[in-house]
Amino acid sequence: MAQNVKIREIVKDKTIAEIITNYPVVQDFFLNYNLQDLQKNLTVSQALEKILTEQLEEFGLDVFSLTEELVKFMATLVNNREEREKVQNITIIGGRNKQGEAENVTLTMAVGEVISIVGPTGSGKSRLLGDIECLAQCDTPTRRQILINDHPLSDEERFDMGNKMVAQLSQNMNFVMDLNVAEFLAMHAKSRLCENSEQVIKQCFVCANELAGEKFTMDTKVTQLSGGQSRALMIADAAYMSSSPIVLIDEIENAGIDRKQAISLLTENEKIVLISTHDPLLALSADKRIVIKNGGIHKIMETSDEEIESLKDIEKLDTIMLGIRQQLRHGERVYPLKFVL
Ligand SMILES: Nc1ncnc2c1ncn2[C@@H]1O[C@H](COP(=O)(O)OP(=O)(O)OP(=O)(O)O)[C@@H](O)[C@H]1O
Repeated sequence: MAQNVKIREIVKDKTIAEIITNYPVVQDFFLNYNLQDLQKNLTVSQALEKILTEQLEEFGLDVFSLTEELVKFMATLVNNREEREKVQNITIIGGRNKQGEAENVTLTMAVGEVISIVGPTGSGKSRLLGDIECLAQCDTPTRRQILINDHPLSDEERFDMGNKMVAQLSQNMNFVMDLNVAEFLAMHAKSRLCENSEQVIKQCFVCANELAGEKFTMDTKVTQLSGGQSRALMIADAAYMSSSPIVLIDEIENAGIDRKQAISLLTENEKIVLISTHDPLLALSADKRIVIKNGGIHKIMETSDEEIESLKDIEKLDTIMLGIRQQLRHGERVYPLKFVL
């Protein structure tokens, strides 16, 4: 209620331009009522005084009721943005594997943690990500249950589209809209009510370009981005724009992007990151790894000090492999490995 009083004051005192700067979707509110031409340097009531009463009557409204509608609209936005309890941790309560045997595990992951999911092809890694994405409540084939901050979730919380807890970056991302990168980021910034949207858009763009091998521009159409570039853009988007505290990544290794930088970017931005992977570098860069076998969580392993030590050598091998990939890509000959090692 205190929130509504604050919003009523904003609507009363601020100019429309000021309101739109802080709440860009308010433009859509006015557009819905054909009021996109209101004078933006006036307050809402001053601007509404200047229009014909018939223009509002068309929608069964007068100045007072339209102002109330605007207050209600903004209150819903702000409540969605601010009221959600901050996610501190997520817990997987084991269900059953493909044979119906109990998993007997409970795993809690905290903000800033990276967990990799490993296992043979077809073992059920994506299924586990799917269970987390839908915040399963014993109602998927695995019968797992996901808790947030130690609590199960109501259907309303699970399916709240405006306030998604989980962002999933899947293996095959296809953009369906023919926007350019600038328009795409602006649309996301607007729908997610980002403050300082111009700055965030720029940050996302610069970061996505750092992550991607091949550079792209703000004018590049999103449908023309390569797999790696799209993945880089979505990772930057998840880190800087999305309010979803949990990020799921299904196989990042083939995307040709800077994997280590991508992961640290997400953890710096207070996310819980789960990555399904066949890549040793990624698997061992995580704090823990979940080993999946036959559709069930078979083991949970902490990355040991020895493994962390081995990472340096694995990184060297990875750089060699990257070099060979680049040679192939650029039509060069690959020389015998004895010259590289
Ligand atoms: N516990 C389970 N109970 C029933 N079905 C399961 C279970 N776990 C996984 N499955 C099913 O097994 C199939 C393969 O699982 P999934 O696609 O998750 O494998 P994956 O490890 O991600 O494979 P890849 O490495 O090839 O991407 C899917 O149809 C999935 O729904």
